[in-house]
Amino acid sequence: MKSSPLIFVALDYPDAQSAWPLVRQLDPQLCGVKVGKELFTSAGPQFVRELVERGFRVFLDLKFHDIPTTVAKAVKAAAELGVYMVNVHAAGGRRMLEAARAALAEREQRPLLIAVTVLTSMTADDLHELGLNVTPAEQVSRLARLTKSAGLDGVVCSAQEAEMLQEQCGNDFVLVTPGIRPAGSEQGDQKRVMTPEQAARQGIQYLVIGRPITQASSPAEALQQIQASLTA
Ligand SMILES: O=C(O)c1cc(=O)[nH]c(=O)n1[C@@H]1O[C@H](COP(=O)(O)O)[C@@H](O)[C@H]1O
Repeated sequence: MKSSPLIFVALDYPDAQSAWPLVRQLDPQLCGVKVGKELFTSAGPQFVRELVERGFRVFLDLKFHDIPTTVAKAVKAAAELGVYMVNVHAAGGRRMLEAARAALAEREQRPLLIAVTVLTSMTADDLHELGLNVTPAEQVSRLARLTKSAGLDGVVCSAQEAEMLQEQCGNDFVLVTPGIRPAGSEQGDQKRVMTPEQAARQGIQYLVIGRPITQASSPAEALQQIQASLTA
């Protein structure tokens, strides 16, 4: 039987004050937390340090995408915060990915280094508009193979692409999947979605879930329900 994935709760709140009520109800042994662009821009590295001090596995989701030197330094700064996982955009290309990997190489304890393939909010039409005449799955596959050959730990993709990537990149390659939507919940801007139960059956290591938890009337209960559904 495949082991249950770890859920990273996306703390997509405007500031630390709004995030704390949920964080205080979470058990760091039972879930991770994701700090993205909105919260990091307002609450900064100190908030991340506090989460790490409380024992949380923190996914610092800043999706670095820049010239190799800049991304390498940004990834190193993230590692110094003690985060569990950090991400970059695979579209930054091989040299950028390798520079990010090299920046962590000497560290005894380093975060998982993950590359975003095709955002889960994107469709084939979005890719075509960018001049990419491929399906999201084809582009995810291409970027995941690049990421693996550059020595990174894994990718962010949609759960819909998990089976394909496990075949192409092996089961040790880490898959992180946002776009998770419990049956009946609002899809919002996500396009390539899957329910948590289906995603768990794929053997994905990490699920990222935001609004279905944070917008629920009781976020902590919503998380518990999802977790219970994964082991049912
Ligand atoms: O890297 C990410 O975390 C990410 C990549 C991606 O392709 N799609 C995606 O939704 N995310 C993040 O995952 C979270 C999903 O949140 P919800 O759509 O509210 O569940 C957001 O914080 C996004 O920034």
